[in-house]
Amino acid sequence: MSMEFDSFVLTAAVADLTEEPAAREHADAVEFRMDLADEPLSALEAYDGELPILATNRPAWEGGEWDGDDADRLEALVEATGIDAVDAIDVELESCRSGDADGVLETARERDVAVVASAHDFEATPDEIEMIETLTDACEYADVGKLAVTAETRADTLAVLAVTHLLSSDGETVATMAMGEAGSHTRAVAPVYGSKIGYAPVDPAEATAPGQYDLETLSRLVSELE
Ligand SMILES: O=C1C[C@@](O)(C(=O)O)C[C@@H](O)[C@@H]1O
Repeated sequence: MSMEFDSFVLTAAVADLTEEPAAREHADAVEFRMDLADEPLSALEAYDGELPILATNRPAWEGGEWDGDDADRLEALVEATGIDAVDAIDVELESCRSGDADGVLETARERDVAVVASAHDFEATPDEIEMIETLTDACEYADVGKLAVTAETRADTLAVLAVTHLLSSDGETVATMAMGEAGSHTRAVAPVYGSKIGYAPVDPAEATAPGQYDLETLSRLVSELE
């Protein structure tokens, strides 16, 4: 089944699927960071949790921990789409643009698995035009276009929110967040402007990106701001 993003989806970002029961109370889905797990495909096969899974296999060149062959990385994602609980996958926009992800995108479509095309900037917040272009491009490849940038100032966070508002009011399905301390509040506020996915660790010590709130906190903030 394909994950739906017509309303906000709060994911518990985990490296270990045995954390899922602890996420159930607050999360709508689990983001399984395959690149952070020891035996990701075996873990997926053994999964018998309740929450649907968004599978991510982030390479080192996009801030993740997969540093092996890129074709093997994408092949692992293809295998993940064959697992019932996997209702969505995350594919890097860069892999979509190069054509490397063509097979993954096609298999996901055939298997009715939703796709999130993602882009990250771990250094800065690009200008608004560039963010709009990146997200628009990502939305062409996938069901959701996702952009995570690094904010240093309030102007950066405002730019991310403005772009989120612009694209979502134009009917695009986007997920946005500003990483880093200055960007934390965007994780709670971006959904108000139309961002459709949030990421939070169950245990704050296990954050998968800088500036994340823990799951319980993000769930509370998002529901209070709605
Ligand atoms: O790409 C994203 C967004 C993220 O980087 C964040 O900033 O919350 C966290 C990652 O786990 C996820 O894959």
